[in-house]
Amino acid sequence: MAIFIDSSDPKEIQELYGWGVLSGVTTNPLIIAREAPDADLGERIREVLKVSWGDVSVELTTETEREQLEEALVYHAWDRERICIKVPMSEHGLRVVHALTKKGIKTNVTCMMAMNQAYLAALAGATYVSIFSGRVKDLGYDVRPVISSTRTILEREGLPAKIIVGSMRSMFDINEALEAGAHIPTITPPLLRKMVHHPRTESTIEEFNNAWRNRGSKK
Ligand SMILES: O=C(CO)[C@@H](O)[C@H](O)[C@H](O)[C@H](O)COP(=O)(O)O
Repeated sequence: MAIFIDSSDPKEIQELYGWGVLSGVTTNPLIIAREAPDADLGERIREVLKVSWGDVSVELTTETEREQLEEALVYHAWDRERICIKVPMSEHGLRVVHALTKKGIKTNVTCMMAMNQAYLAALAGATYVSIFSGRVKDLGYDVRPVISSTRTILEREGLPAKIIVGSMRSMFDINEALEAGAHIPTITPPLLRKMVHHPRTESTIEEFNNAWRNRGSKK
């Protein structure tokens, strides 16, 4: 079990890595465009690498197989151990995953909504298969069977791919993904912060601290 952070913000990543609960980072073009529209991708990811440990997923932005392979090699050179190439699921995307796997380069196949897609990605050699909880639910489907059947088939076939569940929008989504068999929920900074808090925890701590501060005052 592990938790990844779904962000490209070096400041947030450094702060939240300090909790000791994170072991990887996932980004995508939408996240980076929102968080830092003017950033240079290479500089941003190098900053992220400095303040984190574990795999850092960087998604391909080009569209043809040849362009994607070239782009992947550029990202891989930023850190040969830790950069994981995020490949959007497609027919040629599978060829890209297969080619990168043969070179020993880690991949994360992304934008997947169904078990059949995740199974193909795992067979092609993906290190991670990413299922999008919120977007499956937007379509009116239950994401739990997608996650649990993917976990079952990966285990039955002895495929080493790990299931990342992204597109998390609530605490409920996280709990549901973990219970259904996700290896790794990838969580945005605001949602990760919400996991810490509970009103009853906070009122209990306040009660204990008040009792300690006021001890002896009734004598
Ligand atoms: O695919 C992965 C993890 O591998 C994630 O980074 C994924 O791209 C994000 O969770 C996306 O933000 C999902 O889309 P959205 O519904 O949150 O817009």
